[in-house]
Amino acid sequence: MSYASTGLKIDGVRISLNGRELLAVDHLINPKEVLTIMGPSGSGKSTLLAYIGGFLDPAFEAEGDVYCSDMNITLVKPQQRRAGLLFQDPLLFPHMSVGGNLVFAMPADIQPKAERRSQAEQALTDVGLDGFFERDPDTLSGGQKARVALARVLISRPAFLLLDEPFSKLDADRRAQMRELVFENAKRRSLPVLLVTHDREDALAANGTIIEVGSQTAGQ
Ligand SMILES: Nc1ncnc2c1ncn2[C@@H]1O[C@H](COP(=O)(O)OP(=O)(O)OP(=O)(O)O)[C@@H](O)[C@H]1O
Repeated sequence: MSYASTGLKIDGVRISLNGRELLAVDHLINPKEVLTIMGPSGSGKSTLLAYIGGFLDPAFEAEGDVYCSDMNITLVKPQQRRAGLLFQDPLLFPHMSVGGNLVFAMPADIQPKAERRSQAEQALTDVGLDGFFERDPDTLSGGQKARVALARVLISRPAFLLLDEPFSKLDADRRAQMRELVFENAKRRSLPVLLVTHDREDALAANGTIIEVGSQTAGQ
């Protein structure tokens, strides 16, 4: 089932802070494509993701629209935008099992309980974590936690992915594996992906369009 038939359109988006423009982006990300925004610290990359995800801090001024599958979502509540977010930190709920983290993120229409469990188990298998359902997140390695975070995002049936430096805390081997897993899964689900990163290798691995923003630290 595809929720992103015509992609994610960033239509004339400009974000400023204290009257000074931080960044401007105008781009259509088609399903299966990755747009990478590269730029130094402070150039507004995370702020752009916050605008698209619907959680921009009111300290910023923003204009422009965001469309998902031709629907203008600029004013839609964050929880209804169907954004799949992955950050530098996996942010797993520590008081739930790995499987509990996934089941919590699932759309409510997946029923009954046994079906929820079975889909969560399959999602874990898809990211190479077969048999991890009952595990305590605190007992996992950084790379394993990152995989759980990916499985949790995918199981929430996002319409697009917003990735904020999701590979930066992983060592080189795990980083390469995780990149492959993320981009492969996004393609398989026909998702448009917006990635922000400092890392040129991340940008090249994404194999899509790269936009460079802010040649110097902005906001100072
Ligand atoms: N809530 C806020 N209120 C005011 N200024 C903010 C707020 N959040 C961030 N900023 C400033 O806005 C600018 C852009 O921040 P942002 O986090 O988007 O940059 P970034 O490119 O993602 O940086 P990094 O790569 O370090 O994460 C920075 O100068 C930052 O100090």
